[in-house]
Amino acid sequence: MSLVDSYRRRGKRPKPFPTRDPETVAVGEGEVTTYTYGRDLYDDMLAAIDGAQRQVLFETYIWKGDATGERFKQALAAAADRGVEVYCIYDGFANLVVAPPFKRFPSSMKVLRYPVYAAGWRFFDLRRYGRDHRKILVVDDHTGFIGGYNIGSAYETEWRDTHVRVTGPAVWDLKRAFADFWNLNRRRRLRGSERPLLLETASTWEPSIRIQRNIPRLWVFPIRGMYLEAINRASRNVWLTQAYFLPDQDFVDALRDAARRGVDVRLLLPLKSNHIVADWISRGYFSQLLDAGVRVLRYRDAMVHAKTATVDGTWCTVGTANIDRLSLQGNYEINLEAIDQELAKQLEEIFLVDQSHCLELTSGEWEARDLHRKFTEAFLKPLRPLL
Ligand SMILES: O=P(O)(O)OC[C@H](O)CO
Repeated sequence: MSLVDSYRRRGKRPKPFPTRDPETVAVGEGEVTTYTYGRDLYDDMLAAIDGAQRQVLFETYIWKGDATGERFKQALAAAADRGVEVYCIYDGFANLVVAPPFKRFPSSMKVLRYPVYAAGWRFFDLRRYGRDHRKILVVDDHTGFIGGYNIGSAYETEWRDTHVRVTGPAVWDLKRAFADFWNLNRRRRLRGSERPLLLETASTWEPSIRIQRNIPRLWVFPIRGMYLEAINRASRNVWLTQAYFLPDQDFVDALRDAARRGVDVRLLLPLKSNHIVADWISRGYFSQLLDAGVRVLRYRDAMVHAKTATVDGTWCTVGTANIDRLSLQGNYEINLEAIDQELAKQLEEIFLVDQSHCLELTSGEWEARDLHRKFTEAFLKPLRPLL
């Protein structure tokens, strides 16, 4: 699969795509800033790390050993050197291709590599097979970042993704999410003497925001339920932006039912993602979605990697979970869920900017596709439950 993807990318030059400047809205007792361009996000993440006073919690699925990855490594090491507690987690499998020297860190940083194989002798324990797919940064008690961005130079300028910065009480939930994962894994992955990452609990609840977490080790997968609940109660619109769309049939049915009851359902996907097989399988759902009245918008020229949704201009989510089985029923994931009209409005505006860079797929165009495409979709259908 990777070979085919690399072949497809050969000689391709990155093309520009429309973005918006980061924008901040007040949500409850805190603020949420949305980012749609990697450089803006990374600048603010690095500034936050540089300004840390006490503690940095950094977790990423992919951490490329390129210039951008190096900037993060240097900033985290510098924070640790000046006495800030720096905790890092990265996924071992996702970074197998990263050169080993990059993955050597100064002893002042506490680093947990989530292992490629975590089941040990429990071969049949499915709770131990999820990847750590989360992307989190928390600085001191005041600032958190969460969203679709991994760390790497291509993501900085060539991919269209969405991330948010959060301040206020919701930061505590991000801290707790990081600490729970750390504590669940620290004993076997780090020195036995390593103490648990203890956190005080938040004294206030933020009613507008929930941090939803999939935790395979505990067999807890609320993100799929969160999406289904929101889609099933939609009365006006459901606008989804997804990098990889390989849902189960219940998810597809929820979208179709919404469209059939008159909800404006739009699905924004990459025209060509970085995973060709995922694209082919995803297309296998288009006929039934288009038939029900779902609009399929395909983002051109750049990889859209965001995992976001808005419903009825009120509910919204930004996170790490793709709409596929690996994310919704397999991996460690984290999504911010908010019920807030200002934030939902901002995400709707971002959606419309993205939509302006899309080709809309019509039923006629789709039904007229080549026979070999129809055959490929049918041939790959059995792979759906695996991705
Ligand atoms: O797994 P994601 O959604 O972070 O995407 C990562 C890229 O697809 C890696 O190829």
